[in-house]
Amino acid sequence: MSNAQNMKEWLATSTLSEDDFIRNLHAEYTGAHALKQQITGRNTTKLWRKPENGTIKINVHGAYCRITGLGALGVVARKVKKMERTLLTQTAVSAAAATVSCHLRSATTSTLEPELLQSEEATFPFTQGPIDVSQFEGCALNLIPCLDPRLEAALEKMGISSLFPVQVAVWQETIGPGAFERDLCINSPTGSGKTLAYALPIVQKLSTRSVKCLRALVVLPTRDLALQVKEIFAAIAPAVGLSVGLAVGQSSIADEIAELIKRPKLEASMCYDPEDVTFELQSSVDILVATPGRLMDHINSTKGFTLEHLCYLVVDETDRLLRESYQSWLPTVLQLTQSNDESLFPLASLFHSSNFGSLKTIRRFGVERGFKGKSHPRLVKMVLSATLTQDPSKLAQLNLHHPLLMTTGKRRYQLPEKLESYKLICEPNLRPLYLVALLQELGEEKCIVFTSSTESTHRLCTLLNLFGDLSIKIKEYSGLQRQSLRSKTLKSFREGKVQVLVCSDAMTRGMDVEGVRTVINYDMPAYIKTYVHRAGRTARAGQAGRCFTLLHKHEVKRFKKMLLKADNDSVPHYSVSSSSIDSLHDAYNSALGKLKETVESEASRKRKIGSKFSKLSKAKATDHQKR
Ligand SMILES: Nc1ncnc2c1ncn2[C@@H]1O[C@H](COP(=O)(O)OP(=O)(O)OP(=O)(O)O)[C@@H](O)[C@H]1O
Repeated sequence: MSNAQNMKEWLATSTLSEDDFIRNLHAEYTGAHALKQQITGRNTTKLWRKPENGTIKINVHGAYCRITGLGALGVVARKVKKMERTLLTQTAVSAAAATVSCHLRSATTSTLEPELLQSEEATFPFTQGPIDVSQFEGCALNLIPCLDPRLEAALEKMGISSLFPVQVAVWQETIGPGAFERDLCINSPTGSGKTLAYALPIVQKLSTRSVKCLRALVVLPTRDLALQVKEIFAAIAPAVGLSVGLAVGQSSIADEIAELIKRPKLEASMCYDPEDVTFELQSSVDILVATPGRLMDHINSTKGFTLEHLCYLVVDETDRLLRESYQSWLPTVLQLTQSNDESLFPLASLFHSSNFGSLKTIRRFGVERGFKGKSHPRLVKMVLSATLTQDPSKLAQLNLHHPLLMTTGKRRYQLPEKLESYKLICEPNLRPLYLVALLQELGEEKCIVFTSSTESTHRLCTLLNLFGDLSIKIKEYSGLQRQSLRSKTLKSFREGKVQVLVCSDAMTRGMDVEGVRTVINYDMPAYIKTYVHRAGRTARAGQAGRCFTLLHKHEVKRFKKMLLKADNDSVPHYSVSSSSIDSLHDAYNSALGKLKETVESEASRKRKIGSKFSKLSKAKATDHQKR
């Protein structure tokens, strides 16, 4: 069976008719065509033809297949000039293939030829023409083209004198010749400077805005991370008159609303009624950094909160955020930011948005996203991670427009250049001893210890603190704790008042703490992705760092195999002297005894609280029945 037949079969199983599919490709072509017309100023409508029988090559999962009924597109493509042809083929094919490949997963794949199924890891078409960030070099601020002098001064104030390679590469695709024409998928190692890579171009671009409204939204998975990113924006945005807001639920929602929404100025005798629609509420911020949960709270219930003027959407730690649906935050945001101005693009109404959202985004060069009644060009998206997923079905959720992959080297998993990885082999029951011996060697140095769960984080931290005179301040940092406690701990760690953080994985992605030279995996991570994010808390911004992993001898083979995925084929042994282990035995045994008591007393405290709570609920229920 030919690929064309396969595709026809797929179309038969999908909700999309062949005509609609062709129309979508056509519309994409119209977008490219309109763009060319704007750039060249020439009218080339005569090249526009309705599709006839023929074929077009579509890349699905890295393999090519042909679809019939689209020949005219090929004819048109051959006739137009080179730039336009590139736009047509890249835009139409990549966008179509993104969606097609996604649908293929749910279609009856048994009818597909083996070549369509052979690639083990599904590839997105953009992976075939990625930009290799390692080809770029850092660049002094005064040599960055078009950089606003006010931003240059703000960066210098932060102690930044040059841009890192990923920042230069992104600058080129945004403020430079790339001109924000494509959505960017940035996969660059931990600590390589991704935050500034997106913050700087967005701030520069918004610096010419005349009316304040919410134009850029950055979504992050945790509050501490959102706070960290907000601080980067807050260090540069005010220099060009922009304000930055935070929506993370750290304070009460009322306080947050007061920060985000500007209330009207009233005459002395008037009073503000939030239900009164005659008052126009406005955003107090141009840029909002948010976690999905609190973002949804504002979308659902904050008067005056709107995404209708949004120009930029950044999804940081994309793979983590896509894994969690958080009240469907992503579809909601995408729906609220969709262009519905049909006068500009009459074909827009022909789309099935759920199936071909990525084809729907048609660009207009140089037009700013505007206000009601004016044009609404597409929303620019930037998605980032140190371990960015390249699974088409996952990325398709983001409705990316002509996505461009920017990556470092060929591998998805990259470790920082100056990271040294070591393995430390010991018996499982002696791990605490080896850990303590290692911590003693590090002295006052800042260090992060990772365990595999919140429970073991708590137990290990408790045990370490029962170890007698370690003369190191050790604190727990995990998802089990209240946010206020976590933030306090992180602050002390940043200030150097705490030297060791014992962490669970969930909270540490993206965490940037200066001076962390060592990371210790107390439990071996199960996946290379986890190793990358844990180890990435050190060796940041070009600095050196070490990552130790405590292993049982049976784990060594699996560990080596895992690190090979990040191109690391030699992990040297690290040994601690047996005399220091011996000297710790007594303290360890005594700490273990105390740990048992502590755990028991904590459990009984929890039971007491639990029974008090259940008595209270019972009393309430009886009261309710009596009434
Ligand atoms: N151009 C620069 N010059 C000097 N330092 C920089 C520069 N850009 C970023 N940094 C610093 O590098 C560190 C890492 O940056 P950032 O947190 O953005 O990395 P990242 O790539 O997002 O890492 P992760 O994947 O772990 O989130 C930060 O401390 C930041 O202040």
